[in-house]
Amino acid sequence: MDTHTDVRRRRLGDWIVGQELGRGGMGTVYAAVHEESGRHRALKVISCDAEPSPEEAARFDREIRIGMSLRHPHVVRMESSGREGRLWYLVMERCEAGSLADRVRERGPLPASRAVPLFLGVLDGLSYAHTAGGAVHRDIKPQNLLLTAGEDGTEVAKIADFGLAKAYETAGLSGLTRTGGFAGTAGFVPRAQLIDFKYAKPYVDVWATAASLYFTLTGRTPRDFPPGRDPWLTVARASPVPVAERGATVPRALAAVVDQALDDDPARGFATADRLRDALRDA
Ligand SMILES: Nc1ncnc2c1ncn2[C@@H]1O[C@H](COP(=O)(O)OP(=O)(O)OP(=O)(O)O)[C@@H](O)[C@H]1O
Repeated sequence: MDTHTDVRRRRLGDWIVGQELGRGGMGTVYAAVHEESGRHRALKVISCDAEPSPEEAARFDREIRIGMSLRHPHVVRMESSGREGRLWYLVMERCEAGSLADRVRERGPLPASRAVPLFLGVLDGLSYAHTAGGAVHRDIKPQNLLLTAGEDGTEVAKIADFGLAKAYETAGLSGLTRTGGFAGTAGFVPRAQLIDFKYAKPYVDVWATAASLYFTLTGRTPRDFPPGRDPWLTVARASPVPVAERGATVPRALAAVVDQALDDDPARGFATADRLRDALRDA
């Protein structure tokens, strides 16, 4: 069944569903307007091919509540969630300028002068979520870093989908199908997380943020993924390529920080978002 056409024909709760903003591994994101108040938001509609059991639904709701409790200028605000039969939706702040992945794909890599300020903000949001919120994201990647106008009008990046990776896993939804496969994710997974998928220390998010910065500066993932080879084998065996070898002009001190953050040994990388943020600021 095509969730896309199904959603376009209907409202979801109090929301009038508009244009598609993008598709990810678990579903599709639409622009939406609240019927009564007229407020604009993004609706993430998750594809489920069977109606979840009450237990599954309760587990999922419990996990996403953690994401909903987060309030920070660099974390995409998750407002509420709803369900109509087998259609689940999450109501989020809408980020007008789309994802960092789309930006790099459309306009090419960003210079360090533009990328670093964006990532200082992301690391602020990450530090807040790790410390105040006690939440590890586990799926940071350029597709989950969304661009929008900040409080002073300059463009900022915000982290989307906090709590969702855990919610998918904990709920164990039997009817949940990954529509887009894992393509594009392996490039942002640290080896420590591959070896133990329950390894959920802040380092995992810090590594993935550094990999997203690497992608933003170079248009490439830190590891090369040879076609035809299992990408997870590549994560297990191949080391990240030093950023200076990618041909982009990255200042030497910044390159050293990015390479250190991408060390496969958690003991040599950056254990916390604050430490990487301070090192980037000093580079
Ligand atoms: N809050 C939002 N505001 C504006 N656009 C959004 C928003 N959330 C997502 N999008 C757009 O929709 C695309 C798909 O989002 P989605 O979160 O489903 O993708 P994903 O992170 O790749 O998927 P997944 O994490 O499920 O594998 C994003 O890359 C972005 O372009």
